[in-house]
Amino acid sequence: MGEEKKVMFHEMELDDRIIKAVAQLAWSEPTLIQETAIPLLLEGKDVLMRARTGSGKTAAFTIPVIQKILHLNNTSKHQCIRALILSPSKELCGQITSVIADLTLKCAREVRCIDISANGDMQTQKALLSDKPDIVVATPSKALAHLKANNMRLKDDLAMLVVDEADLVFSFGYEDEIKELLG
Ligand SMILES: Nc1ncnc2c1ncn2[C@@H]1O[C@H](COP(=O)(O)OP(=O)(O)OP(=O)(O)O)[C@@H](O)[C@H]1O
Repeated sequence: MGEEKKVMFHEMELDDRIIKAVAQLAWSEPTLIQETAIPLLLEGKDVLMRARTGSGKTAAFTIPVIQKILHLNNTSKHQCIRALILSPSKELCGQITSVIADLTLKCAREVRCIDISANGDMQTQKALLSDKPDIVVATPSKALAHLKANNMRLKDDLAMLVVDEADLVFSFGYEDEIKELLG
């Protein structure tokens, strides 16, 4: 019985700039959750990921988000928010944003990400949102506040939604807010 061959990052049909950033991080091969989830997400499947802490889940969802944005921006000049990443706390939003910064090292101009949870008051955040970054990282309450204030519109353009630590987000009672976000 032969072991199944591991799919490497360069075999996943990812943009060269992502492959270079991954190499710069010295990640020699994908973790199990990355190897499993990235191809499914690139196919456009809805995926529910569950793996222990430290297994590389953050890159498992951010790599496909970045890949899709590079592709969409190649095919359309329309500047809009294409991905919304929700996470339960400011700290976790910061960690996700920092992983995205590492992975977009070679394409920071093409894939713009803002963490609205980290940036001052509603007015400052509104100004950042008016720039229509490709990726918005936020806590659910912040995202909802800006949607209600009409500071961002997602309905027509949003291609990807990520709910990080979904069990925690839902246990905090954000379920209705997320339904409202999508509604
Ligand atoms: N393919 C890889 N090769 C080597 N290191 C990696 C790889 N992918 C991620 N890492 C590193 O592993 C660590 C844990 O990754 P990450 O924070 O994404 O895990 P996680 O599963 O999201 O954890 P948590 O459940 O705490 O959010 C990070 O330091 C990250 O840089």
